[in-house]
Amino acid sequence: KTHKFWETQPVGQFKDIGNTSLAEGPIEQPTPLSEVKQEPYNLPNLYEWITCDIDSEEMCMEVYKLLTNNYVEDDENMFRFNYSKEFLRWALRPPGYFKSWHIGVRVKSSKKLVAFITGVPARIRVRDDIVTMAEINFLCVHKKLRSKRLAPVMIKEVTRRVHLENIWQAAYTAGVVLPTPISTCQYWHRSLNPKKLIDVGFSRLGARMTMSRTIKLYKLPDSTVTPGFRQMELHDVPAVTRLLRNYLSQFAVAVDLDENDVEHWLLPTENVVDSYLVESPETHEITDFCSFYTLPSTVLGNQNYSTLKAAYSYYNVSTKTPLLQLMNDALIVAKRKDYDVFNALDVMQNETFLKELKFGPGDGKLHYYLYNYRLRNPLKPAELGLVLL
Ligand SMILES: COc1cccc(CC(=N)NC(=O)c2cccnc2OC2CCNCC2)c1
Repeated sequence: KTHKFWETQPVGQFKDIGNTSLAEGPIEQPTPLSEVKQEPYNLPNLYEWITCDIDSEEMCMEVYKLLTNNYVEDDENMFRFNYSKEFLRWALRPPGYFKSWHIGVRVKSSKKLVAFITGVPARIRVRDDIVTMAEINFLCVHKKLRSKRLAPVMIKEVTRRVHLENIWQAAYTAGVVLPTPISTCQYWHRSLNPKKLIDVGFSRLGARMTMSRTIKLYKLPDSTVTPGFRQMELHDVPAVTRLLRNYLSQFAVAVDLDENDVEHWLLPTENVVDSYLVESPETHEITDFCSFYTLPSTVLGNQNYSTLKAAYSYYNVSTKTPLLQLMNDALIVAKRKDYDVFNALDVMQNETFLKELKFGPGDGKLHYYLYNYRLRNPLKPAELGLVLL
């Protein structure tokens, strides 16, 4: 397969796989800021760049509608991610964010938003190297403008704006294989509302299984079982940061979170992110942590349901409570909050609980990529301590 665009970029190339003479680390050195292209890349004539002010209700609504109608669908085109407006504001305004990295393309005449791409800054550790990178996400081109080669110029423009902030690496994920994944993860789903999942075609009734037997199979208790299991609060930020930093240090590639990052990314926000911890009833020590984010999907073409309410496993740490029990409590909370399904990747130590907690493998893979940073060999998912939204 030819990757006309990616073969021109500083990313691991397929032809270099196995070439041990190539060092790990940045592929290209930074250029002096004066040499970074000062003006935006050219778009096809009918279109213009717009920096999207996500604080503006009107602009946020336009971005929300573009993604709701044109963003990623599953392989069978039965579902489409439906990120909420409050989720987008959370995802795009972490500590140190740049408005200039929230990039839209609109039609000059009608001012209609027809494409979008974003970056947010993040410190990511690669082995012993802590690198400030851009996390690139929400690349979306309107369905009617596909294969006009808009994506390459949007990727070049967000790269240019990232370079202007003296940042030279990026991280991103995709469901498609591009040059060259640093890791390829399997996603898994745990049914919480099996009747709805079967009705919308997300799951199928197992062989020799009845619906009532299936409902019983996935039934969960009404209350969590771990003593001291409670929602995270602001005063927990220092302890959770210590717990997470220590836990993430074991992975080859991981996010490097300080207290400001933990406060933004992990403090519970209604319908966006939920986080729980275990405070020892005896010592009041924070010993464990689990979290998930809320990403509904639009159900395309079903009479009874229009939305799938999905929770996505985020960061989890167990030091005292068995991870199995901690994650089962997360499932219990998600079920109680009326989620239909709980999704997880096989990253970090997730594979130790997936099968036992009745997760089933999804039908796709999620590939992780680094821009302008070479790894000599791909990582096992268990070596990844990074979850992108
Ligand atoms: C159920 O509705 C869907 C709507 C669109 C796509 C998919 C399949 C899919 N592509 N799933 C994932 O990428 C995925 C599965 C498990 C955990 N995280 C995931 O992706 C996250 C992280 C990358 N950005 C999208 C959300 C499912």
